[in-house]
Amino acid sequence: MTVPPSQPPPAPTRRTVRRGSVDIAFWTSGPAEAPPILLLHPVGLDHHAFDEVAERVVDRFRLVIPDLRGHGETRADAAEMGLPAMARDVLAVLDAFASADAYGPDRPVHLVGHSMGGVVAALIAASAPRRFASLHLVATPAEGGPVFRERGQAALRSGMTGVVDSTLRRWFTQESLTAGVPGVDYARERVLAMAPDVWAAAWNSLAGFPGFGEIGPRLPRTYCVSAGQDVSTPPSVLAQIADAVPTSVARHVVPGAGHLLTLERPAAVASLLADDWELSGQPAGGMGELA
Ligand SMILES: O=C(O)CCC(=O)CC(=O)O
Repeated sequence: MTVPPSQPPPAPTRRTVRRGSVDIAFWTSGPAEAPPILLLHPVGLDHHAFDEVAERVVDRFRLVIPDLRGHGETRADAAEMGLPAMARDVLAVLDAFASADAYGPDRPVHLVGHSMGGVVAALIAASAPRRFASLHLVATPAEGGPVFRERGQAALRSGMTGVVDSTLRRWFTQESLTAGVPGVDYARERVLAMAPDVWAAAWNSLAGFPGFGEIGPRLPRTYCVSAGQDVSTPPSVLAQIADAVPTSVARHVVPGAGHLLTLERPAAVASLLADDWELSGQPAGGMGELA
């Protein structure tokens, strides 16, 4: 059972690591000796997507949360966007974190990716599975496709104001939209802040994701997490992923939430993640690299 701490935790420490012309911003928080957790946000958002989950687990885990390239404080041009580049950025973040925190392969990382962040997480984990104690794929698409490319093209035609409402309707339950929960305002603000060509480039790259057929067998211990009312990546999509991942150990469904379940049901998400992290065994050891 996860209980929110009574004292507000210290503010996360912001750092950057440079890859090419891109400075990747990331934030660390939590006890230095605690198990490390790396969390990757969905398209259009940033590290704040995990704020409400983080505040519930930061007393027991060491959290590392980057802004993926083209998002938040990690500025990048459309030409620099792409899932493989994001994956290499995250490995650079992990190396910088490992060096600053002086941790080695004896402290493998728990990796969490939400939606597009789940695809990035899967690419990283498949390239270096022994670096990770576990992988949570949260509301992650099973494969790309033309519908994703079209979401980017729509922003090129009508700007972010033209796509924000339909995006929020896919991401949240009607109850959250009607109640105007803070997560809706945050997501709206983030989507409107995206440059249309960067948004389109992110969706374009996601459209080309071939799915879990090749990488699934290379993943570490994997948990698939879906939201009961997600119209984008419903539980059936996460079940499809679990079927392609031989090391899939559990499927969780968070009821009453849409695609952005970390914003709609943070307590439920924090609780299930913390329980899984505490129960996860250690991998065999060793470090790999992204091919
Ligand atoms: O917006 C959707 O319908 C799906 C979102 C998705 O797969 C990418 C993301 O949210 O990161």
